[in-house]
Amino acid sequence: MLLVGLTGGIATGKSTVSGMLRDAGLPIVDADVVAREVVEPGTPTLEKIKLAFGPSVIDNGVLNRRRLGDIVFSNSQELARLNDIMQPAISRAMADKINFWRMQQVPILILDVPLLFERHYEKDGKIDKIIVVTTDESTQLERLKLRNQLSDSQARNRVRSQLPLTDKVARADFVIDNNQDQQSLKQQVTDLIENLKEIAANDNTN
Ligand SMILES: CC(C)(COP(=O)(O)OP(=O)(O)OC[C@H]1O[C@@H](n2cnc3c(N)ncnc32)[C@H](O)[C@@H]1O)[C@@H](O)C(=O)NCCC(=O)NCCS
Ligand SMILES: Nc1ncnc2c1ncn2[C@@H]1O[C@H](COP(=O)(O)OP(=O)(O)OP(=O)(O)O)[C@@H](O)[C@H]1O
Repeated sequence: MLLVGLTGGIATGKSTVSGMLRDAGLPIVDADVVAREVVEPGTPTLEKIKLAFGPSVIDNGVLNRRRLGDIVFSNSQELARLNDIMQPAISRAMADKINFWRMQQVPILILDVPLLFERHYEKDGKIDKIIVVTTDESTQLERLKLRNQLSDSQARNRVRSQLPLTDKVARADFVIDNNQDQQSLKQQVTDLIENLKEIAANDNTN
């Protein structure tokens, strides 16, 4: 199974790309989805968050993501505290999902992991290829502000809580430039899929 990491910066277009890969029939494991599953109502991780950040981040048993985001993305110590709580649960759930797909013997599995480099996923040697979706910082900030209804400084704080995009691009096997329209993005993704299928066809590992 060819394990392909998909990453980038916040709001550079990873989810848009993973949607296109999914439409093309490739299986995806999405770390943002996993990060939501592990804090569903009643989970031990949600209980730990409540103890660490206080009851104000929970509304009727449900995590108030906006409120927690405001706390952690404006204070790196709080973000580190949240990461320490969530990371073990996310890693375990991701490993289970990867094993599931391995048992299905799919030729290619996409791991959509925003913090792939920050969390050193690439270092365990299991990821075969890495795709980085990138934009200029101005495009990234505009799209982020628009999508999440954030002020300029809130958006900048979020961008700053990640590794610089240029570092990620330098470590990529494939770079997708998402500064243009969705049509240009689609074309790049179509070419990439052909490429990955060829690599997977020549891949003797499982
Ligand atoms: C703080 C939370 C509740 C804010 O929720 P919100 O719905 O506003 O954002 P969402 O989860 O959709 O994440 C949006 C993007 O923010 C960035 N981001 C998320 N968590 C982090 C983090 N810990 N550090 C840096 N950037 C992050 C990613 O680019 C992600 O794609 C949420 O981001 C969270 O639970 N984060 C910690 C879990 C985590 O590490 N997730 C990333 C999995 S690799
Ligand atoms: N080529 C494009 N042209 C215009 N808007 C785009 C383009 N690609 C993505 N977008 C928009 O930009 C925003 C960010 O894209 P997306 O949600 O795919 O990013 P992401 O990298 O998955 O973000 P996050 O890290 O926050 O999960 C979305 O609102 C999306 O619709």
